[in-house]
Amino acid sequence: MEDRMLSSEESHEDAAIELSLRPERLKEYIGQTAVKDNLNVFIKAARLRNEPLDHVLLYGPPGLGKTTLAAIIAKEMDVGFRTTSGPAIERPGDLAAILTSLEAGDVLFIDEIHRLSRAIEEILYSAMEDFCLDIVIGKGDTARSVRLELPPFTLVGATTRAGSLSSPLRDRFGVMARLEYYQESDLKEIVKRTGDVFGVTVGDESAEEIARRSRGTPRIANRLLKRVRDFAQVEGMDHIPVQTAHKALELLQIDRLGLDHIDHKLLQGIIHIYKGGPVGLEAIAASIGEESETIEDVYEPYLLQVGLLQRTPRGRMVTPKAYEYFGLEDIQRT
Ligand SMILES: Nc1ncnc2c1ncn2[C@@H]1O[C@H](COP(=O)(O)OP(=O)(O)OP(=O)(O)O)[C@@H](O)[C@H]1O
Repeated sequence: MEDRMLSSEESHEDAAIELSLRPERLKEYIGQTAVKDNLNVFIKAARLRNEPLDHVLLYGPPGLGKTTLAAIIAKEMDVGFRTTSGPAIERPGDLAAILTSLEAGDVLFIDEIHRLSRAIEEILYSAMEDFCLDIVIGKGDTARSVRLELPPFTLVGATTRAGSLSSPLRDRFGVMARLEYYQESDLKEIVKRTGDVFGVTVGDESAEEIARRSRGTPRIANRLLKRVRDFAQVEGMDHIPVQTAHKALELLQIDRLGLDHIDHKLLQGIIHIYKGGPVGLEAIAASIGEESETIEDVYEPYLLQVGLLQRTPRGRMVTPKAYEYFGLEDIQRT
């Protein structure tokens, strides 16, 4: 069994309990204080003016709660919430159908917005700016352009790669919010909250153990808690003893920094095959049999954050800390 704790996809099991786990209000959303404080002001001001909130771009690594935050924005604005994703909008007609079915003030959430095609992006520009849609009806000589008025709405876009957005699209977001990896204390609170939803008591020490190994990411924290809960349940416990948490995380091969076997393969691959780097992303991806996009979006950001990996103009390099982490200082010296 290969249970990928870091997958950026949600599993079916996640989807089923997802709704009950999601905080619904800004004040229940743990951590991300700067983003929350700003949004709080923008939402209050828009409500005072009786206007829809300006378009919002949420960016940052997967699993940090962008979808949750988008739903909270709709709830706080007291408007409808519609969701779709970049890859799901294939043709201009798909986007037109969504936009024309919105009610005034609605929040439209587009996940993975960097994956919209150029043609679709161009339709979005006028929709975002003037709340209208220019569509071409008919073909050849009889083709004519028709302008449709749209209800005012708020677009909330989410992306792991703000840099991949074209600048005309980026410029149309009035609010840009970068979500950061969570502090351990925030993750601990999230784990305890999730435990409450599951009806299982998670003591301080167990919650800390899980938080420490969740690489700053609530989605991973919740997933780890679910697996640890399985171990506790099989042992007939209605709470999670710290020894069980510890043992379960060892068996799941999540190490003390939250790294899994793919992180290990990645770092050790650079050390052993490429003498520590620099090495290009494609070359590492090929040598460890992973997609380069997955490495770049899911694995690498955390390894950079904890200082085990470095990006240089000539490629990726492991840091001296990485050699130390694996006890490979001898190799580094040779
Ligand atoms: N700040 C938070 N406070 C409490 N729970 C959170 C917070 N952020 C995320 N969660 C919980 O963590 C889980 C993962 O979050 P979610 O599914 O929203 O991530 P996501 O928004 O899909 O990730 P992404 O950032 O990739 O869009 C959800 O169950 C959500 O309820």
